[in-house]
Amino acid sequence: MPGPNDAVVVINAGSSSIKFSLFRGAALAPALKGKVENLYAGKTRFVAFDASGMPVGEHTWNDAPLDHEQAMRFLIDHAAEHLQGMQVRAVGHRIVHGGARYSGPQRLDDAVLDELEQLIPLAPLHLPHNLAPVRAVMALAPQVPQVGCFDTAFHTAQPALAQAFALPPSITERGIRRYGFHGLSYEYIASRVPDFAPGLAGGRVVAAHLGNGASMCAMHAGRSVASTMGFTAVDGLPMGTRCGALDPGVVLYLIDELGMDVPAVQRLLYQESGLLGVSGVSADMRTLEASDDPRARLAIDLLVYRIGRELGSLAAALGGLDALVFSGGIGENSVAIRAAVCRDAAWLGVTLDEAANAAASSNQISRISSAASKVEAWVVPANEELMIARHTVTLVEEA
Ligand SMILES: Nc1ncnc2c1ncn2[C@@H]1O[C@H](COP(=O)(O)OP(=O)(O)O)[C@@H](O)[C@H]1O
Ligand SMILES: CC(=O)OP(=O)(O)O
Ligand SMILES: [Mg+2]
Repeated sequence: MPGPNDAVVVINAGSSSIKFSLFRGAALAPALKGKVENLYAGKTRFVAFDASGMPVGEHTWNDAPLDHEQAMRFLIDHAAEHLQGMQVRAVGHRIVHGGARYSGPQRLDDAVLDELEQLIPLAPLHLPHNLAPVRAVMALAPQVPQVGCFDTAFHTAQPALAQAFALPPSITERGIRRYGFHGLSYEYIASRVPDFAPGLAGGRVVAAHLGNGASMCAMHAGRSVASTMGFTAVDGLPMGTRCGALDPGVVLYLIDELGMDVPAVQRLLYQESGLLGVSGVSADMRTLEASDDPRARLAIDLLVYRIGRELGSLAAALGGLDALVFSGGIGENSVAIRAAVCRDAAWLGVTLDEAANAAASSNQISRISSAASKVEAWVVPANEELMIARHTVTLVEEA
């Protein structure tokens, strides 16, 4: 059991941000939380908060944006100030793809990193950034154990049919199947359901993690049954800059008829599509909601429409629906998007409580459906970091 001065550091390196958290003692009490965002584009910004939510650090780079490596170096220096008197027992990392091999948290060493590097083509926006901080910490503090927690792991519980593509075995045997992502976020939600809605613990829940990357997951009794993301994190819903589900014939047409090469197609599908591509305005939902450009409206409408279609599909995979959960930056903060999704889900039995929806925020778990609603709707703030800290401590203690 960790002592009161033992700390677990969690690093969640995304495509355009690095989030970090520090948890203390056996209860994994949150001690420090921060992020560096807007890497590569615009003004890179750093913010950090203590356990009570008070700001303890803030910096904006006005000249040039930082890259992941510069951001990591800054964070290590910053965290060092807050680690006085504390013993870092372990560092836990969010690793987006575990491929066919990793179905649970994994102690990270050179050999595992070499293997994970082979998976970079499966998650080009994430994996290089997930792995680089592991090497950085290894060089700086080789004695500190590091643990990788995979976004794909939670979905390994899915039935074989949900993981299958209709492709011949010569292809699927090479690991080409549906994996699903945002598993740490869904696992955290599943872990909280019994506290906030005991009646739903054995039930059929669809959770929507709507952030920069966005997906939805059908869960039955807390286990993943199906998800909108597949082989890669570009499938499913439209996202900030990713297109989501696309007729594979489009890819062939782009290459064959429009003469695009593979890097150009990759850039289009991962970085130039989604909310940004459709609106031509921004990948950021706050900017789109504030814009009166009709293309910004179209991007929002398309996201809401696709969420509604996927909800129907996931409810079918579950054979019904008992609750809908919103999470991620958009899911926690956009009153209008939650309202539109719930309106479109009326046919499934969702009735919104407008006042509860307007009052919900990323500070707490709240119910936003009316008392009479057949299907409950909830907002559950994402906490992938706590999930990583729990897995990390468990694995290090087992060793
Ligand atoms: N108050 C808000 N209203 C609407 N959207 C918001 C709000 N706050 C954050 N968002 C949106 O959340 C998204 C980022 O989600 P987040 O989960 O933080 O991203 P990431 O996937 O990088 O972790 C952005 O589109 C951002 O505009
Ligand atoms: C898997 C994924 O899309 O992650 P993120 O939301 O961090 O982009
Ligand atoms: Mg996210």
